[in-house]
Amino acid sequence: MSSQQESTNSRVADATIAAVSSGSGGAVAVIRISGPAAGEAVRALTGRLPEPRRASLARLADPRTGERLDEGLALWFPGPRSATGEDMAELQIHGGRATVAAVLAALFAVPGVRPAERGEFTRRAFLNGRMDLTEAEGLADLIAAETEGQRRLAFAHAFGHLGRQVEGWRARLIRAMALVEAGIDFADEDDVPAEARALARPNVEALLGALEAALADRRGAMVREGAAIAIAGRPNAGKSSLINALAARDVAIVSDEPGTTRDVLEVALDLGGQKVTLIDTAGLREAEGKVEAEGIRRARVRIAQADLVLWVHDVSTGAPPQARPDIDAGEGAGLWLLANKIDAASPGVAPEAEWATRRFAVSARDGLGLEGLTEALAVFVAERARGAEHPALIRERHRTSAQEAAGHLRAALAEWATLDDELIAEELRLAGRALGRMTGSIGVEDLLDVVFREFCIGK
Ligand SMILES: Nc1nc2c(ncn2[C@@H]2O[C@H](COP(=O)(O)OP(=O)(O)OP(=O)(O)O)[C@@H](O)[C@H]2O)c(=O)[nH]1
Ligand SMILES: [K+]
Ligand SMILES: [Mg+2]
Repeated sequence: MSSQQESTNSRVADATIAAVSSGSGGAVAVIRISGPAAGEAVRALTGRLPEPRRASLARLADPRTGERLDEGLALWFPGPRSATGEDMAELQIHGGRATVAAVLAALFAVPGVRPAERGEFTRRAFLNGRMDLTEAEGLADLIAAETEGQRRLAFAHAFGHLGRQVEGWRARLIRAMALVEAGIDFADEDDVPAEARALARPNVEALLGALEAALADRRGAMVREGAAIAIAGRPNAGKSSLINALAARDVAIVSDEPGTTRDVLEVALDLGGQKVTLIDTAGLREAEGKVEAEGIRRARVRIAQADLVLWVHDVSTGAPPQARPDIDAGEGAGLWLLANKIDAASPGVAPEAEWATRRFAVSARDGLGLEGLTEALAVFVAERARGAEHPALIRERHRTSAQEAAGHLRAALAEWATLDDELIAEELRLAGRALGRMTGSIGVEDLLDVVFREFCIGK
């Protein structure tokens, strides 16, 4: 077969994969093909192979019957200079479902071509060294991004922000390791080991500091997952009424019966380009039964994890807001007082409360004051998110690796003066492995299914 000479790069896979890469329902569909038979497949359907990296007009026919299927554009990207690192082709055809199905069926009839699995194009790009694992994850996030904040963060990751940071950390570690290992090599010369090790220490300390700072920075994770805003208060304060009003739909059951809400309810909103998750919780009091007690326990858990707690207080009862509410808001979380039901109270202002970082007077039922509240929430979240595009450990996977690496560095530093060079070097090596897992440059076979499962087919 003549295409064999042109098939350049198939280090990873014998199979050639094909799938629709454009979203469904468009006027134009893009079919991607990757693998050693990509060139042969294009030739089989269009009769020729276009010039590399140039769009050219193509008449598509079914190679089995000669029947004309469509007219479109064909692009040919010989490996390894392609998105996957393999021979790749793209067919841009009419987007009708029957046309797409017929072209795909014709492609799958070409020997060696089969349907792509979820994320398989990106997986091949990773395995061929075209991107690291954090970039692949960024790409998945970019495809899924719903708010402007998520888009910006995902973009930074997809183009190597975190990957470069991690490589910088590893480079620093390798320098430290080289120094310590120099000590091992010269172990019979008394002063060399001690000196080499002393030189390595500031590197290790600086790296540990950088890892700890990155772990403490939750902005990126907040932008990706959405800032958590918990609505808390006594039963009947109007929490569920508030979440319904802010979400502009009936998320939660409202009733005059105290203890209505038991489960934690969540609704995602886009506030000024940032994703937020509003969380309605059970009213806090001495529970009257097992179910309510469990609801209150869950409420407290979510309140403790929130970036901001809105404490809803019913001002229509005339009772002043208690001293600081008996909740454990998380460290650094905001705690705002919402004086609710001002429609039924006079004067309609929020009472003093020294524990509240901000105070608002609202009526969840009539919508009074909600516009100002929404604006303030958007500003709060935007301020919290500022700078989040900087290299950030946005996934639990990143945090686990960084924590593991930091643990080994701490272990080494704790006994820097007394441990054998070999043992210090071993701790540094383990720290390097943990960092390597973050970008996928070290032993990640077990991780790949988890990472690439997130993708759709065609990516
Ligand atoms: N007048 C007035 N009534 C309100 C307002 N907000 C809520 N209510 C009423 O207060 C009662 C309790 O409202 P909910 O929203 O169910 O209160 P909750 O805090 O979720 O209550 P639990 O889930 O039981 O803790 C209902 O009868 C609401 O109609 C308001 O702004 N003004
Ligand atoms: K209620
Ligand atoms: Mg409720």
